[in-house]
Parts: sequence; structure tokens; C-alpha cells
Amino acid sequence: MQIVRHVDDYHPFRGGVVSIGNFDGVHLGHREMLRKLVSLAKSRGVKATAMTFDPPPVALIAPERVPPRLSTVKRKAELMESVGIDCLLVYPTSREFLNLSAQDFFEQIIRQQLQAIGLVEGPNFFFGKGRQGDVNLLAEMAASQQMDFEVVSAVEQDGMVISSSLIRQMISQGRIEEAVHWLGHPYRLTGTVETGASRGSGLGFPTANLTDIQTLMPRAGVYAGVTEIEGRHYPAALNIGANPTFADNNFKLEAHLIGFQGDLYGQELSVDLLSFTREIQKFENAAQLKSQLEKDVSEIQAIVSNRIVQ
Ligand SMILES: Cc1cc2nc3c(=O)[nH]c(=O)nc-3n(C[C@H](O)[C@H](O)[C@H](O)COP(=O)(O)O)c2cc1C
Ligand SMILES: Nc1ncnc2c1ncn2[C@@H]1O[C@H](COP(=O)(O)OP(=O)(O)O)[C@@H](O)[C@H]1O
Repeated sequence: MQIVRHVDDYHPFRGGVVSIGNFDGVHLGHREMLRKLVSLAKSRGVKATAMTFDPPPVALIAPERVPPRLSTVKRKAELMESVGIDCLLVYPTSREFLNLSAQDFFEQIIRQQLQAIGLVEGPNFFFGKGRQGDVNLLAEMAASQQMDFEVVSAVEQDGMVISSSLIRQMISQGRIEEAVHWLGHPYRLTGTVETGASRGSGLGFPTANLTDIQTLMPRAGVYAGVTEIEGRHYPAALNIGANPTFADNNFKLEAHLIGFQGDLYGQELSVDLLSFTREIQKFENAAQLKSQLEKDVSEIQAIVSNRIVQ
């Protein structure tokens, strides 16, 4: 799998099959479409490309409406690689690009730049200025060039169409188990470990504080998660939000890694969220918080080991 950020570097993948979209979260619906793309590529003996945009078009059209992302480009690429995609083309969005008519988008981008021989899209794919082109128009354009074209029907779960925006809502509300069910994989948060107030070790529960997280944060609460360090998995007891017991109102993500010992300062760390376990509370004193943390840790350990057994 290769991440390509400039069309000039795309030539090894030209003449392949392509699917275009934001693919935020690479959820079960996206993955179904990408699997179809991979099987079309295999049957034609060509490469499979997922084309996405950075920044997302909405960032230029209506910046106030840009939702926080579910996935970084790196995470998208990892998830796409697992279904067999060869190239993630991250197209640099510009005003000029967004002003292309549907006809020019097809001619200039799909035919000339990508030289695609086949396309796979979902039913609500739109292209060209003002979303003027839809899958019916694309089907006609593709047929006129003898290109393969498949529209994959929207994937449903629990009677609803799986969508990135619904998954964002679930995460914002702390409904992590539902989000994980819809994503088809854990919800991952990645950041850099920074120095905190140095209270954690004193309590007997050191916590790695993550800064510079680029994706959507869930609502405040205590969560169960899991993290991987040098090939070993550790259950993670997470506090996402403030520390009211210490009158510290900063919203932050802290992870106590159960069974880990070592220095993580300055390192990049990812945590996979599994479930919400309780609300953050203001305790009378540090001793009461500490006894609650002991309960949290055994509960979270059990949640994580159940997941691993499944
Ligand atoms: C699993 C877990 C649950 C926590 N729950 C609470 C809580 O309910 N109330 C609270 O004030 N702090 C809570 N904390 C946060 C601690 O106050 C915090 O980890 C401690 O102050 C250390 O902060 P530091 O990393 O900045 O040194 C929790 C921390 C963890 C790891
Ligand atoms: N099991 C562990 N879980 C999380 N961090 C740990 C653990 N063991 C050691 N550490 C280290 O301890 C640091 C957290 O200690 P803590 O006293 O909470 O300080 P800080 O306030 O700087 O976060 C982490 O950033 C990490 O480098």
C-alpha cells in the first residue's frame, strides 16, 4: 500500500480501478465498497486505488461545517491495506479543483490524470462543481469510454445506513460500543505523550497524557481501551476530560496502561477505545479516587480480556 499525495507520483497506479470518497473512519460500508474495488482490480489484473481529499472539500466550501475527523490519513491507509487496496491517493483539494464541471472532472481527473479503466462508487457519490454529477451521469460517461462501473448499494446495520456522520454522533455521545460495531474495528485515538501535573505516579496510577490528537474526541468519561507498545498489548484505563478532584478543568486524554512500566514521554501512542465505563466524579480526596481507580482497573481488565477471548 502506498500513500500518494501528488498526482505526479501516481504513475505506478495509472490504468487501474478507482473509488473516490472521503472514507472517513473506513467503516463497514466503505470496506464493502473497497472489497468490490479490489475484486474488480484482481479480475482485470490492475491496481486498486482509493482516492480521497485533503483538505476535505467541505473545508473550502463551508469551513464552519467541517466535522472533526474519525481517522487520520495514516489510519485510513492501514485499514485500506487490510482489504487489499494498493494506493491511497490523497488529492490536494483546491478552489480550481472544486470548480471543475462534472464533464471536466471526468475528463481531466478520472481519464487523463488517473487513466482509470474502472470505477466503483456508492449510490450517493456526487462529483463536479456544486455536486452536479451523480452516479447516473457517471454510468453514462463510463459506458461511453468502455470503462467498468459498479455502484455498490449502501450497507445497512440495525436497519440504518452506515455513515461516518452517524458514527461521529455515537462517539461524541460516548456510545463507543455502537461506534465500534458500525466501524467494524476499534476507534483509535493517536497523540504524543506529554508531561502532565505529575500526580498519577503518586496515586499509584501513572497516566500517559496524549496531546495533539487530530481526530474526534468522545464526550468526557472513563473508558476501557487497549494499546500496543513494541508488539505487546496492554489494557488501558482512560480518563477523557477534567480532573475535578484536583480542581483541574483542562479537558485531556490520560491513559493508565495496565501492566506497563516505562517512560513514554515524547512518544507517539495510540489507544483503541472499546467502551465507556462511567462518568468522571469529584471525589472527597485522593484516597477515595485511588480506591475507585482500583475498581476501574479490574473492571477494564475484564472488559479487555473478554474482547481478546472473543
Ligand atoms: C481510569 C481513570 C479514571 C479516573 N477517574 C477520575 C475521576 O472520576 N475524577 C477525577 O477527578 N479524576 C479521575 N482520574 C484522573 C486523575 O485525577 C488523574 O489521572 C491524576 O490527577 C493524574 O493526573 P496527571 O497525569 O496530570 O498527573 C481518572 C484517571 C484514570 C486513569
Ligand atoms: N503503566 C503506565 N501507564 C501510563 N504511563 C506510565 C505507566 N508506567 C509509566 N508511565 C510513564 O509515566 C508517565 C505518567 O506519570 P504521571 O505521574 O501520571 O505523570 P504526568 O503527570 O506527567 O502524566 C507517563 O507519561 C509514562 O511516561
